[in-house]
Amino acid sequence: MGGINVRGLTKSYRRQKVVDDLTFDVHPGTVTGFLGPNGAGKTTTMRMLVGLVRPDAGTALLAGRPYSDYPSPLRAVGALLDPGWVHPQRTARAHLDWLARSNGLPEDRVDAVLLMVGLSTVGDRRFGALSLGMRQRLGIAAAMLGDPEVLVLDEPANGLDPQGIAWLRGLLRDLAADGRTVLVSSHLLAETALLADDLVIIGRGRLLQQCTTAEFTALQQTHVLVRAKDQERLATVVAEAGGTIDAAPNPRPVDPDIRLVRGLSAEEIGHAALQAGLVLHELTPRRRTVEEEYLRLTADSVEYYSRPPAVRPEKSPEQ
Ligand SMILES: Nc1ncnc2c1ncn2[C@@H]1O[C@H](COP(=O)(O)OP(=O)(O)OP(=O)(O)O)[C@@H](O)[C@H]1O
Repeated sequence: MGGINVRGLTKSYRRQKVVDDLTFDVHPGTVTGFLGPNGAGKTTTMRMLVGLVRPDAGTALLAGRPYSDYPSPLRAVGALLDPGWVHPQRTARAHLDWLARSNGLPEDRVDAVLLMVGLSTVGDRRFGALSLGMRQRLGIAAAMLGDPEVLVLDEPANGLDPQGIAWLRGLLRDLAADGRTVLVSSHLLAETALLADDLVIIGRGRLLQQCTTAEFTALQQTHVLVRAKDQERLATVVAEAGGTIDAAPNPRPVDPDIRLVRGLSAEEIGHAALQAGLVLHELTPRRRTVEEEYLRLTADSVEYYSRPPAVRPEKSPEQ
C-alpha cells in the first residue's frame, strides 16, 4: 500500500492531548494539504510520521511501512520540518554534500536538487547569507536528496515570495504527477487550496474534515440576507415557507433588523413576504466563501484570539 496511512495517532504533552486519535490517508500521485490553525497539532503529527516524536498510540505507515523500518529512510521519505539547523559558515552545497555522504546517497544528487530548487547559482553561498526563502528552498532540496517516494513538508511556503509560492506550486504538482505522495502543512487555506488536490483539516489535534479540495469548495453555503422591521413576522414567514433563520450573530451588528435566512432562495422569501404582507427593506443572496467555511470549521479550535473572528462586510450583489 502506497501513500501515507495514519491510524489513531495520539500524543499528549503534560497530559494535554495535542494529537487526538487522528486517522487519515494521503494518496500517491496527489498533493494533500494538511490544514489547521496555529497549535492544531500539524507539526507534532508530521514529526511522528518521521519518527522524531514517539506517539502514545496509533500507527503511521509511509509507502506501506513505518518510517523506522526503512534501512535508508531518506531514499523513501523526504521531510522538511523546522528550517533545520545548518552551521551559518557552511555553504548550501557543503550542507547537501554532507547529508548525501552521511546517508550513503550518490553525490550527483546534490547538483540535481540544487537545480530543482533554483539554487544552483548560490550553492557556494554560506547558509548565514541565504535569505529566508533560499533557506526554505534548501530545506526542500535536502528533502529531495534521496529521490523519495513520500514527501512530508511542514509549511514549505513560509518565507517564500509570490514568485516562490508559484514555483513551489509547480514543483509539488510535478512531484505528485510523478506518482509521489506529497503532504504539505499550512494554516492558510487560500494558499493550500491552490496547490492541493486533497485536504486534511485538523483542530485541537482532531480530524475535522478529510475531502478533496473540489468537495471543500463545493461546500460553500448559500444564504440570503434579509432586512425587515417586523422580525416576528419575518420569523413566522420564513418558518412557514420551510426556511430557517441563522442563529449566528447578526452579520451587521449595527443593524438589528438584519437576519440570515437559509433553505430558501431570495425569490421564495420575497414571494412569501408578499403573500404575508410583510415589507422587506433588503433581500441579498450571498455565498459563504471558502475562507469563511474554513474559519467556521476551525473556529472552535483556534487557541488564541482576542475577539471573535470578524464577519466580513456583506458584498452586494452576490459574490
Ligand atoms: N515538545 C513539546 N512539549 C510541549 N508541548 C508541545 C511540544 N510540541 C508541541 N507542543 C504543543 O502541542 C500543540 C500542537 O503544536 P504543533 O506545533 O504540533 O501545532 P501546529 O499545528 O504545527 O501549529 P503551528 O501552525 O503554530 O506551527 C501546541 O499547543 C504546542 O504548544
